[in-house]
Amino acid sequence: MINNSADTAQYVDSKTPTPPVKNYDILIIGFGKAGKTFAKTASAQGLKVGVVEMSPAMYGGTCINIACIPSKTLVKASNEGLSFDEAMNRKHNVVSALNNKNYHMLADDDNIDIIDGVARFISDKSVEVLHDDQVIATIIADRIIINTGAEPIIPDIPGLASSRFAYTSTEALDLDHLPERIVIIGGGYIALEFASMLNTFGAHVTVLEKSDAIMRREDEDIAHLAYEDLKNAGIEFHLHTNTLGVEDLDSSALVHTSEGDFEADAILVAVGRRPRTQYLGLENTHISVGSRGEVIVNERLETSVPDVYAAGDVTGGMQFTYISLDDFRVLRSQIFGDGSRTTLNRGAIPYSVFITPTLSRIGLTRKEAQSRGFNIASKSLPVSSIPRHKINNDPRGLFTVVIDRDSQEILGASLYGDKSEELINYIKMAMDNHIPYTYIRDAIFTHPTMSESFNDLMNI
Ligand SMILES: Cc1cc2nc3c(=O)[nH]c(=O)nc-3n(C[C@H](O)[C@H](O)[C@H](O)COP(=O)(O)OP(=O)(O)OC[C@H]3O[C@@H](n4cnc5c(N)ncnc54)[C@H](O)[C@@H]3O)c2cc1C
Ligand SMILES: NC(=O)c1ccc[n+]([C@@H]2O[C@H](COP(=O)([O-])OP(=O)(O)OC[C@H]3O[C@@H](n4cnc5c(N)ncnc54)[C@H](O)[C@@H]3O)[C@@H](O)[C@H]2O)c1
Repeated sequence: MINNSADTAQYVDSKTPTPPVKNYDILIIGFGKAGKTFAKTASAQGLKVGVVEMSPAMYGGTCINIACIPSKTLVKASNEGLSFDEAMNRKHNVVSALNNKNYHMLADDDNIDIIDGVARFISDKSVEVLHDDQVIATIIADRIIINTGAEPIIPDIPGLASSRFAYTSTEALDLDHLPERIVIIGGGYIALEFASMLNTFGAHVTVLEKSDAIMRREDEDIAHLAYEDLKNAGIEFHLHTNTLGVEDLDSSALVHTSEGDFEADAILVAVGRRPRTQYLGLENTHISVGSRGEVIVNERLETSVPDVYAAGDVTGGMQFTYISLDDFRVLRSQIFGDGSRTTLNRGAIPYSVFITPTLSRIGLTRKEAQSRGFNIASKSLPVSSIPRHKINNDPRGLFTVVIDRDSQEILGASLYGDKSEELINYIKMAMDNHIPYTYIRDAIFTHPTMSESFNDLMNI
């Protein structure tokens, strides 16, 4: 059964009459990427910082405990040929080491207190902390940063939430054995990464996506190629498919859909994540909240209440750890710097979907660039033409770049192939620094590497 109550914490009404009052220069709600990084910076400035975190299992935040790090550890282990059990063991060791390291990074700092509990606003600038049904503290701070992340959306499908076989990604990362047949509802990042990884471990994976394509925003040729590769690897896709209900049988579940019934030993729900504000008590404040539950911020990450900021997934922007880290840079600039760094000047934003091989993207696709009226040229290079593919023994993939003939700058790149998660960052540097594509075309790269393919890719 899905437990979407954010790990172990309970949300309760406060009953305790006189909790102690604590004062901080900075209060950070949630041990996320932006928050923990900001806590260290503020401490180095001699400020007293409180960090409220609802679950010790989440010290260090989502990425290291239940997201990027464990999922990519499993992806890598699956590609190394480890068994599911061996991979889970490795993942467990990686996560517990990082959780412990993150805890000590803040807890061992004399200027920082970690306060275990659920934070809830009681007014614009004061917060109460609940632990085991008790209000353990009231906190008043000069500045407050909300960094509470996001949580899985559970669609309203009859029988799904109560099914003994349904899991969120958090729970799926803790499965005690590999399910023989797994049905994944959704066809986005989480779905594709889990599908690719669980299929490599040997599960039979069926993906049910309600729209008519996966990776719809990607370059068409590349999305098509990746889709075909995933299908050839053995993943079953059903697009344009509505999940109508879930029925638990004795030792499996029946997933009823518009395309028929699918029997599953496990169901992964991966239809998106929404900002986690539900339990923050924002109704007790003047902090504006958007229709998706996101804390509304401006480009300086200020909320509608002075000296209350929000950062990371909770703001409803792109959900990536490096965006939360960049939010930290914005906060540092606003609170300790000259205020010039905002969310408007973070440059092009790359991303990678960690299927195998990886699909990475930055900037505009050919179609997008054309529709915006650029005078474009583009080139595609199959990975099978890159010498390195022979060493990797993996010819899968295609690299595509789009350039602006007038400025000679790169407008975007879609890289599907081994190491694309690294390569895409070179393109960001070129784009942000207005380096013409001809520089990369004529630059020296080491051999035999995937990056040397940029000489040919940029030879437009
Ligand atoms: C399966 C999965 C894989 C992902 N893979 C990647 C990837 O490869 N690369 C990438 O860049 N991104 C990835 N992401 C997205 C990434 O994990 C998030 O964007 C990022 O972790 C968000 O960080 P944050 O700073 O917003 O807050 P988080 O790290 O989410 O921290 C929020 C913290 O606040 C705590 N909290 C919440 N409410 C309260 C409260 N009321 N009181 C006290 N504490 C509270 C939570 O327990 C949590 O620890 C992945 C996400 C998932 C789910
Ligand atoms: N590699 C990475 O950086 C990485 C990896 C995992 C997650 N993430 C982050 O986490 C966020 C959440 O990931 P996600 O995969 O849950 O969401 P997502 O928004 O990427 O994809 C959700 C998918 O589910 C589909 N969908 C929605 N309702 C459905 C339904 N009822 N039935 C079938 N399909 C349905 C949508 O059409 C969409 O394709 C991502 O937006 C991403 O930012 C990043």
